[in-house]
Amino acid sequence: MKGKIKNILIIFLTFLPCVVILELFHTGFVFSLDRQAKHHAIEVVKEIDSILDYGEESNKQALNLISNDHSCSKVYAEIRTIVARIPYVRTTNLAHDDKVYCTSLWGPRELHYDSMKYISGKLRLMPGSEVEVKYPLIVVRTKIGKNVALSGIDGRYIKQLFSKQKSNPFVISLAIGDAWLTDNNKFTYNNPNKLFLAVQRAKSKTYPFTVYSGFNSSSSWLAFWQGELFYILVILLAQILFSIFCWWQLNRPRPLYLELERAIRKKEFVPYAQPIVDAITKETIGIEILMRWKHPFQGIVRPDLFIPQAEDSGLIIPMTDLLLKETAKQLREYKHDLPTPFHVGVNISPQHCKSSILLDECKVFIDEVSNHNVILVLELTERGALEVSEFTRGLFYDLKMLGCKIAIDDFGTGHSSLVNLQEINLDYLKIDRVFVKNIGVDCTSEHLIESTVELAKRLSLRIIAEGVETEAQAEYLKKQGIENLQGFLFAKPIPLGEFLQNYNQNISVIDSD
Ligand SMILES: Nc1nc2c(ncn2[C@@H]2O[C@@H]3COP(=O)(O)O[C@H]4[C@@H](O)[C@H](n5cnc6c(=O)[nH]c(N)nc65)O[C@@H]4COP(=O)(O)O[C@H]3[C@H]2O)c(=O)[nH]1
Repeated sequence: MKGKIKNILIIFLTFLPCVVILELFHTGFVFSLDRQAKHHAIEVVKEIDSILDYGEESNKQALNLISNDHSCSKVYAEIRTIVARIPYVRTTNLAHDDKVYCTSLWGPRELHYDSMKYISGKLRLMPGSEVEVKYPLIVVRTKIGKNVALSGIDGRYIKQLFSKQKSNPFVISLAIGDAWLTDNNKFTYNNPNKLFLAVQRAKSKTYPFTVYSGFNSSSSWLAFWQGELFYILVILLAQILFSIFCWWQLNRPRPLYLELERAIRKKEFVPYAQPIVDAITKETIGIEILMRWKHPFQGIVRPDLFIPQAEDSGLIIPMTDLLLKETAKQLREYKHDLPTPFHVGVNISPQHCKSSILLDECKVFIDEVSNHNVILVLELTERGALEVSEFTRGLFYDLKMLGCKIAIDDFGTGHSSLVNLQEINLDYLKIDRVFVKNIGVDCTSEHLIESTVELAKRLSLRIIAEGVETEAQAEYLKKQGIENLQGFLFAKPIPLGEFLQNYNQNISVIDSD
């Protein structure tokens, strides 16, 4: 579960910057699209202006030819020459009032035209002409007095202009009044830009038309993906490498020593409690405190995975201190609900007995619990040899004066010699679970238990048998005169807080009964 959380955390922490970077990049991309579209529209306006200028030029030259009698036959040939000479112009017509009377195409001809359809009196976009019905035409109108010249410019020239830069991703359209000329030379009254992105417009200062430029894509993200694929892939690749790096950093095995130091700083060592019961009544007379490492990613770590290293490095001392303080804090809350006396066994490593720190820590514990009925039992583990010196003798004397009791843990498996037992002035022997496990299976273990009981009687020591898992074991141990039992038969170790809460509730139920 914790591993899952770590992986989610890694994914979140590494992909979040990726999302942020892509979003920023995308915003920049859209911004640059707007800029490019605007620039493109302005450029196209300039070019259309220059094409329309030819229409205007043709109009001016034709107007210069007009005579007072408005005769077409006199000027017709010259108008044709003007049209032939001036680029882009397909036809130039002369009109008076609202009547066309001379065309470059057919010569004298009477036609009505509607000047109101010319935007600002200057420009009109038509769907087609008499000659080319299907091809839109832009007509430039020039008026001097009552004389008018009209020059038609083929929409195909504009189309060519739109598609001049094929590599350009923008789609161009031209609006004159409410008529539109699309990029593929289609005349329409519907705005063709609705489907495009980043649509920008530029107005001509000379003629009444507007050019629209938009990006041909249905979504800005799609356009971004298509336009910047290479950079997006580079960002994604960098992100994947970064994720792998983070994952490696978080998962690489750090020296256990450093991890333990960090865990002490973070107070990750917590007390679990396993009850010790009276062999006859089966009532709880106390608990053994067992250390657990509440690792942020690995969850609850068993002590045999870190205690040996903690003992070798000496870190077991601050770890035990942390455990004692936390235990005292939690016990204090429930001190009135505990049975009298209440046995609290705490594992102490041999190196802890080499300085008087232990005495100070026990004093702090007793003060914190502030309940004289709570008996602190120091269980000396047999993993390392306990060297009994002048100093340790003094230390144990002081500890006993303080009210602590001393037990030898895992008796029979380790280094304790009988001499030590005499010198330390012990209170308890804890029979290791390997012997209890073999009750009824192996006579040697039973003989060992019987000899331990004999020895304990002679030295006036109490015995606690660990690792009791079956009723038969409990019965056998009781018959041997062992006073206290501990094991999964009664309860497994659970967090101290939980144990105290359960215990308190059970007491309340019994009281109310
Ligand atoms: N199979 C089985 N096991 C049972 C049964 N009843 C109890 N146990 C386990 O036996 C161990 C008893 O503690 P220990 O002999 O002091 O042995 C402890 C003790 O030597 C050491 N340890 C635990 N906490 C501390 C600590 O705070 N300081 C030091 N120095 N050592 C500690 O780690 C050892 C292992 O502790 P745990 O894993 O908690 O294992 C505990 C407990 O969970 C049972 O019926 N069946």
